[in-house]
Amino acid sequence: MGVMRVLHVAPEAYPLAKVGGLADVVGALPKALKPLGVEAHILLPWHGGLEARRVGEVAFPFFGREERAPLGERVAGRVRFLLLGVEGFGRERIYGYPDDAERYLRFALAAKEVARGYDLVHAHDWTAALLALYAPTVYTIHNLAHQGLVDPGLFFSWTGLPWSLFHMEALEFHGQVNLMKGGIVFARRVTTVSPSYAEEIQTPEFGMGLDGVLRRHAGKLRGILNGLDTEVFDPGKDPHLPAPYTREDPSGKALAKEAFRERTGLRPPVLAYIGRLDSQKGLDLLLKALPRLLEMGFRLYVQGVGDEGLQEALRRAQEENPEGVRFLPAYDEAMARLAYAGAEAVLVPSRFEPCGLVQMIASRYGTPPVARAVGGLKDTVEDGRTGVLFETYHPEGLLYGVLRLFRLGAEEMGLRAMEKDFSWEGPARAYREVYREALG
Ligand SMILES: Nc1ncnc2c1ncn2[C@@H]1O[C@H](COP(=O)(O)OP(=O)(O)O[C@H]2O[C@H](CO)[C@@H](O)[C@H](O)[C@H]2O)[C@@H](O)[C@H]1O
Repeated sequence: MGVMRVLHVAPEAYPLAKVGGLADVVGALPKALKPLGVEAHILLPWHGGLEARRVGEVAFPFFGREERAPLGERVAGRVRFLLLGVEGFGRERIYGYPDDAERYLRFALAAKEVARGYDLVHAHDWTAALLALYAPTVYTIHNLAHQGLVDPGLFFSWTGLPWSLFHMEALEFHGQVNLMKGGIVFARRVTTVSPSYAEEIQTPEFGMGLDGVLRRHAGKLRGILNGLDTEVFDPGKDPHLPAPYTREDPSGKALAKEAFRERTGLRPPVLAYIGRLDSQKGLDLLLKALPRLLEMGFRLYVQGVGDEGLQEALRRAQEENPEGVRFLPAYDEAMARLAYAGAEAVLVPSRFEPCGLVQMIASRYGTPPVARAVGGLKDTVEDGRTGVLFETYHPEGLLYGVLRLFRLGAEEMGLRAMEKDFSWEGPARAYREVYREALG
């Protein structure tokens, strides 16, 4: 077989646009596929502020009329990015607007035209799921919590698709169109980002209403653990750290701890949370456990943006405990790296976690995670060896996990965690296999 050409379609990809882990994955996978004979490009919406060279224009039907969108091109991190300037983008944020469904449907309808030049589409999450109805597609579920629900009247007039698709075994979901469901039903293969999550989402507890659909399509569902871009996340040459360090010579880590302490004003031992502020992530547990953690002498560093209520609660926690809590309500790559390197432990108390990159990044930087035993966290943290897992979704569970980590030796576990192989090599091979199945 010659070179396989794959078009990744996603809302975000590192380094051009990032809100969370989805961007890391989409940005890294194409690089890992290249040596395996897969030429992968990334198609994103042309978000505000993104600079690119205009290389053409794409015509596509929307709401019964032909629309046109500029197509941009840019190479970043050795990957070819294509940008589609459909109406509704060019704004500051990637999501979170009332017309997100309409914007991303436009994007998908234009993307299907770009996809004609490729053997296969690899569509990521609900915003790209519609591609599965038009092109040979591998569909990846990064998070079942965001499904993309659309009013059927609007959906069928915008897309021009036939109403015959509005039934339980296709797009219909409790009276609405569910794009995620469409991706699952119509893609040739469906993957999700860890083996454990692939099992969990087939149960009512984690299936978010789609477990039945996923069970019916289980034959084409695969769980492939995410990798880490080991070039991007490398304490051995991270420009954001005061000094490089490695497993063999971890002495630079002490300087990172000192710099982190200076920047935050927090005395060790510091527990860090880095990530989106979302009910998925278990910040309610963390807030409930906080008084006891502070009593025991721990300090807390939280960095993230998202839910207003959580932001407010964290701001209050900082006000009430100026010595013990530091909250940075910002997306800040440099500060995140310093925290991964400089904290004594990283907390990932998620309610559910498809894969989770935070615990992998922390491990690579020699900082042990305390994580809940769900999804990809279970598949990446070796309990009692490279970090600690706790079962019960309760503040006591988290407290017990933190205490266990420090009793068993946080520092040693951190060093052991650095040895773990989170590279993309294995996962990229697994994706190539799935691509072959999809085309076979
Ligand atoms: N304020 C901030 N400043 C700097 N960096 C920040 C930040 N907030 C978040 N990040 C970064 O965003 C990424 C978070 O990735 P995760 O995979 O842990 O979670 P997320 O829920 O976003 O991803 C979803 O998709 C991924 C990819 O499949 C799955 O691993 C995961 O389980 C699923 O929920 C990390 O690189 C983290 O450092």
